[in-house]
Amino acid sequence: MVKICCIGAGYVGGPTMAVIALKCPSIEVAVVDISVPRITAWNSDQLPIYEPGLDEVVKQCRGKNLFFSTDVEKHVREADIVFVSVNTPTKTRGLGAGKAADLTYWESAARMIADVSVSDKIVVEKSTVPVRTAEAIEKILTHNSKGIKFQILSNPEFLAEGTAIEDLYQPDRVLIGGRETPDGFKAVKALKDVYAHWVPEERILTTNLWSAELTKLAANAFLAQRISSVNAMSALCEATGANVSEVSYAVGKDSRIGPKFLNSSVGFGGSCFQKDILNLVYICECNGLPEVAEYWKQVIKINDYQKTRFVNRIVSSMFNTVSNKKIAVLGFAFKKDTGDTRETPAIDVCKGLLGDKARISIYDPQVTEEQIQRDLTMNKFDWDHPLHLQPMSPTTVKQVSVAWDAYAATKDAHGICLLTEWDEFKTLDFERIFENMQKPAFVFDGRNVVDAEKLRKIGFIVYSIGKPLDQWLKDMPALA
Ligand SMILES: NC(=O)C1=CN([C@@H]2O[C@H](COP(=O)(O)OP(=O)(O)OC[C@H]3O[C@@H](n4cnc5c(N)ncnc54)[C@H](O)[C@@H]3O)[C@@H](O)[C@H]2O)C=CC1
Ligand SMILES: O=C(O)[C@H]1O[C@H](OP(=O)(O)OP(=O)(O)OC[C@H]2O[C@@H](n3ccc(=O)[nH]c3=O)[C@H](O)[C@@H]2O)[C@H](O)[C@@H](O)[C@@H]1O
Repeated sequence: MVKICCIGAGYVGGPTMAVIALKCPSIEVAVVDISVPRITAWNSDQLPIYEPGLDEVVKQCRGKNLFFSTDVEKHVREADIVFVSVNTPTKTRGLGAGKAADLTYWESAARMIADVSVSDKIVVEKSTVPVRTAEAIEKILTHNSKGIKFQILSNPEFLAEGTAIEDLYQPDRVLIGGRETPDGFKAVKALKDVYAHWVPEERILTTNLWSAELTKLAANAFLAQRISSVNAMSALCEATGANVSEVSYAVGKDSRIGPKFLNSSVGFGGSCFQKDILNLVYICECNGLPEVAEYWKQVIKINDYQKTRFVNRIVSSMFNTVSNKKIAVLGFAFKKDTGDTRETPAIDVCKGLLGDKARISIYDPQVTEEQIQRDLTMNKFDWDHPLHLQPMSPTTVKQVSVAWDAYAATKDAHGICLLTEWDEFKTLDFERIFENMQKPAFVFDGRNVVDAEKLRKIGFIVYSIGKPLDQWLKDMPALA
């Protein structure tokens, strides 16, 4: 029986290994992690991450051919294929701070693999890493290996949170990069055989190692670039009376452009887009390509601009101050169908409002109060380290409260910010909400989820990203 071990039981390692176990009953899969609470949760009824469809997959396989364990060394030693899906955060200090990927966790995993191995292994880069990381990993493994042979493969993950199970069942592509040597080809084939249990052959692409590593960074940069492009247009739409939804729909009808990933928003969030683009920028700079670095930096600049613009719009329309006003924030996760808050635009928007002394009441169906308080007190990039290494958050932000539902959050509020596109926000009883709010009552829709015309009829002043502005908003222009 082939044995797979995955180091890192996070948003990628957990779902990916669960699907491999489900689709390959003949393979034994162990997911290991240094975080005891995470592994305990994976072995309980309350999984550590919320992902539609994940519970069923885990329930079907756990204890049969899917195991979650903190005994990292044992499972690595026994495995034929070791996936490494550990954190690769942005460096916070030293060379490349604020841009370069911090490979501390990857390096320590590689050293441990070399230490404990007693048989040849295929080591798979699942984490997103800088291009040519495999070369460094190879050096660590071979210098410490006592004659054991390792083949390194790059198999970057393309799943998106909220649709992870669907993405894993039917991936647009599975990319495997390996050394172009007989042993390298053999290793690529072994991994291809795993995916071939359920992925059609034409969707499994094989390349050299560097192409696979760079493709991952390129794909995320292209995706984020589309969002920044449409968000840049949203500002121009507001200035000119055009409607960003109409513009992006019509632009997307061009089959060369396509309709996906053109939703204007308060900004993209999530653990990867910003981190991976910063990493790409750093690699370009290190390779003497400042113009290319500058080009990609703009994607992040526009994303920051979009968040600032949103906050400024709120403050300026509410008579240029939100001091001591209650603002209800509906949605804190970085997108719907996940409880993940890493780099969520809600953090920057809330911090911006707090900077102007607002009182904030937050409701999100999947994010806990503890998480929200942590996010609002943590330093930039600290969130992306393993849980036990993250700073504790002894302080709480007093002006922030967390509500059980949207009605409680909006009671007596002066304004509402919609920051995540949860389906339940589309069917809220806005007449009831309006009655219980201070007047004039404002809605700032950062995701274009509400029917603005309907809300205006109720009496709200509505701001929707990239849409023609209410007279009220035109009279109170926001300075970006
Ligand atoms: N979250 C996502 O949707 C995607 C993430 N990625 C990439 O995958 C990688 C992992 O991301 P996530 O799963 O989101 O991170 P995560 O933070 O959810 O999980 C990483 C896990 O690795 C564990 N870990 C760290 N060092 C370890 C070690 N030495 N031994 C054992 N366990 C260790 C941590 O405790 C943590 O539970 C990152 O490189 C990320 O860029 C790629 C595609 C999608
Ligand atoms: O490397 C990664 O981590 C992953 O990053 C993204 O996945 P994810 O961040 O989970 O979610 P997305 O659906 O890409 O959304 C990212 C952010 O962009 C925003 N977004 C997305 C699409 C859009 O049209 N507009 C928009 O503002 C979302 O609301 C969210 O805040 C990619 O889609 C995955 O392919 C990739 O594997």
